[in-house]
Amino acid sequence: SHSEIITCSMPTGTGSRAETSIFPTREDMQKELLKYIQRIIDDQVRFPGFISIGLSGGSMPKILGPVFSKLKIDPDRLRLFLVDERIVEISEPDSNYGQWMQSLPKAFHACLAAADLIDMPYRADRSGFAYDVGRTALAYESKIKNHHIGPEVYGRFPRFDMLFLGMGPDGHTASIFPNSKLYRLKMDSTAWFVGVDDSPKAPPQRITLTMSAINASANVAFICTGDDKATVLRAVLDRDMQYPAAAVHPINGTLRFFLDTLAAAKL
Ligand SMILES: O=C1O[C@H](COP(=O)(O)O)[C@@H](O)[C@H](O)[C@H]1O
Repeated sequence: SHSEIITCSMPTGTGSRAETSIFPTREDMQKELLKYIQRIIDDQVRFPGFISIGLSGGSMPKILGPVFSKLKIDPDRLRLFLVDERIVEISEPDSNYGQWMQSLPKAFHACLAAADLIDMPYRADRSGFAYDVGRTALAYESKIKNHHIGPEVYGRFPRFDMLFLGMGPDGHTASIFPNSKLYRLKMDSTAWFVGVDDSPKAPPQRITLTMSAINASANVAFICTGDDKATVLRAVLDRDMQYPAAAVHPINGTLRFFLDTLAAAKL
C-alpha cells in the first residue's frame, strides 16, 4: 500500500542489516527523522562535548532542514558539518552550504559555522580548473582539527555522531562517484576530506568526506527520494559495489535508510 509507513530490517549483503523505512509522505518521513535525531541526541547529551552531525546537500536541506525547528537541544551543543561541498559561490543554488543556510532555522545557523572554514579564496576564484581542490579539502580538514570543533576522533578518523547521506541516481554518495579515481583507486588513504575535480555531475569541482571517514561514523542514515533512484537503490541494498553508496558500511555503527515510496518502488 502507498499509505502506510513500512519499516523492516534489510540484509545488506555482508551479513549485517540496515533498518529501512518507506514513507508515503514527506511529512511522515520528517516525523521519523525527528524521532531518530532526537533519540541519538538524548543519548549523547549526557556526555560532555559537542554532538556532531554531517549533512549532505542536493535535495536534503529542504527535507531535513525544517526538522531542526522541532528538536529539543540547546544549539550550542550541536556542530553541523558539510559532508561535501561544490566549489561555487554560496549565493548559487548549487552551494550545499547556501542551501542549508536557507533551510535551517536561524537558531542553528551558528552550528553550521564550520562550513565557513571552507577556504573562500578558492571558492571565489571562478577561473575554471585553476583551483586546487586538494588544497581546499586539506585546508578545511586542518581547520576543523585545529579549531577543535570537529567530531570525536577515533584512531585516524572522525566519528560523527550522525551522518546524513544522499544518493544520486548514478549511485554516488557525498561526492564519491562511480568509476571515479577516488572510488576505483581508493585514493583517500587517511584523509578526512579530499578534492574532486572530475565530478560527472556539475559543478565538477568539489570537496568530499572520504569513504573511510564516512564508515567511521556512529550513525549513518541515507535519505533517498524520487523514482530516478529506484533501480540503483535496489542494487545498492544488494551491495553491488560498482555504486559508491553500496560501500557505505559503518565499521562500528548503525545504518538506516529513509526512503519515499518512489525511491523504494523496486525493493
Ligand atoms: O551532488 C550531490 O548529490 C548527492 C545526491 O543529491 P540528491 O539531490 O539526488 O539528493 C548529495 O547527497 C550530495 O551532497 C551532493 O553534493
